[in-house]
Formats: sequence, C-alpha cells, structure tokens
Amino acid sequence: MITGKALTIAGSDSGGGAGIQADLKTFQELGAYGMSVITAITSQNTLGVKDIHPIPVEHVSSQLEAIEEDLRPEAIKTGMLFSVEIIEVVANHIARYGWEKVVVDPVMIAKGGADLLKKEAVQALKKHLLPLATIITPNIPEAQELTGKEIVSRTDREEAAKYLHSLGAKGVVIKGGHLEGIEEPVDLYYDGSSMHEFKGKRIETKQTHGTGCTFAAAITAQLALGRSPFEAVETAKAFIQAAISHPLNIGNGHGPTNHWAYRRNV
Ligand SMILES: Nc1ncnc2c1ncn2[C@@H]1O[C@H](COP(=O)(O)OP(=O)(O)OP(=O)(O)O)[C@@H](O)[C@H]1O
Ligand SMILES: Cc1ncc(COP(=O)(O)O)c(N)n1
Repeated sequence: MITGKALTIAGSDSGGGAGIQADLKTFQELGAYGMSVITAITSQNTLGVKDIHPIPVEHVSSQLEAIEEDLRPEAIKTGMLFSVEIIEVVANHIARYGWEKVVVDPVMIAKGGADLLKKEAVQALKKHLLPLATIITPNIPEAQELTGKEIVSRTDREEAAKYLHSLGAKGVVIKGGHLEGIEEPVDLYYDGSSMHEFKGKRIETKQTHGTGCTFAAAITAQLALGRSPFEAVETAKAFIQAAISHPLNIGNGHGPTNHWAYRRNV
C-alpha cells in the first residue's frame, strides 16, 4: 500500500526558506508524510549563511537507521550533504536498505555564495550518489561542475543530461532558473530515451531562496505517492511556478518562495 512516506536528507535552514524546512513544507502541501535526516545545521536567513555546523557522521547514520527500522520511506531526497564523509554514509545506507526512489539535488553553493558542499566532495557525489539516483536535479552551474564542461547552448544542456545519465542517474533534470533574460525558463528532463521540456513563466523577483530544494522536494513527494517520474516533474514545475509567483515578501534579502500557493490555488 502506498502511504506517501517521504524522507529528506539535507541541511537545516534556520530561516525556513530552503533545506529541510522547505522540503517538509513541500511534502506537507502535496499530501506526503515528511521525515528528515539532518546533515548540517546552518545559521541562515534571507541575507545569507552565517555559520555551518556539520552533524557528526555517526549521528547522520543513527538517524538513517532509526527511519529504516520503523518507518521505511517510499521516496527520498538528498540536498546539502557538505562533506565526503556524509556523502559516503548516506550513499551506503541508501544502497544497503534498498531505498529505491531517490531524488538527488546536488546542492553546492547557496544563493549568497556560501559553500554548502566542500570542493573535494563533488567527485564523491558523482561516484557514490549519482548511480543511486532516480532523478538528479542540477541547476546549470551544478551541471557544469558535475560534467566539467561549460554549458551555454541548449545542445550543451542536452549533452550534459546524457552524460549524467551515462554515469548512472536514471533521470536527469537540468533546471533553467539560471538562464538569465529568457522569458520561459525551460527545465530539460532526460529519462534515458527521450528529452522532455517543461516550460515556466519567468518571474522577475529576488524571492527565489530555496527554489531548487522546493522543486526537488515536490518531485520526491509525488514519487512517494506513486506518481511516475514524468508526472512528478510535471507537478513539481507547477508547484514551483505557483510558489515563485506569489511571494511572501519577508526578509531583506533573497526571500523564500510561497509553499502554500499551489494548494490554495491563489
Ligand atoms: N525567476 C523564476 N521564474 C520562474 N521560474 C523560476 C525562476 N527561477 C527559478 N525558476 C524555476 O525554479 C526551479 C528551480 O530552478 P533553479 O535553477 O533556480 O534551481 P536552483 O538554482 O537549484 O535553486 P536554489 O539554489 O535557489 O535552491 C526550476 O523549475 C526553474 O525553472
Ligand atoms: C540548508 C540549505 N540547503 C540548500 C540551500 C540552497 O538554497 P539557495 O541556493 O536558494 O540558497 C540553502 N541555502 N541552505
């Protein structure tokens, strides 16, 4: 029986716009049951990241064990993983427990510029986590880091998606939020045989803190509820479009998106 149990393995954002907090709000809005494994505590608001406290690996491990022992997730999402050690322990547990629907959001740098993944951990992410991914959701700078290639054209994005698929990710979404000046930010989704595009309408706003986390969490909630990867990406695109279109206008920097806009259909 599908009950919609969704797990996020990510960092805590004290400001509530990204990370664990964005993920749990998104799960709730889409009718999934949310669970969390915290990898790091960030002291953060809409102006930026002030401090990062990584959680010792044994505590990451014991959170994962507690969930497997009793609550088995139906889909999981990874976000900020910070270090090689945390990536290894997370990947080992996912493989050992046979958790199957895995959304990997390869979070690297916060909007304000802080490193949320150590430089040396990019290779570990590629080696250990990418092969476990049902869907990986890099933005353009993250796709460049993962492929080692500059991405300018549409063809570059398609090639990047195919390359990441060849490394083991079953599905790849290259997000288009960073395509400056383009009216319809297109997210490309490659499922191993076809390239699909999901178009949005660009909103000129600073209120985009946590867009990537929210988008990936919406995919995860949908997978936990039994939707296909295609349906999950389609709904996630509508969810993030609504969340960006109805900003809360709080904080003095990059404000959070509006997680309840989609369900309330505002
Ligand atoms: N200004 C915008 N207007 C409409 N859609 C947007 C805008 N910015 C981002 N998006 C959409 O939001 C989703 C997240 O994309 P984005 O490329 O911003 O991810 P990201 O950089 O990982 O986000 P973040 O780092 O803030 O978590 C994508 O579906 C993208 O197309
Ligand atoms: C804990 C955590 N996880 C992810 C992000 C990325 O979000 P953004 O790029 O919008 O700052 C973040 N800022 N904090």
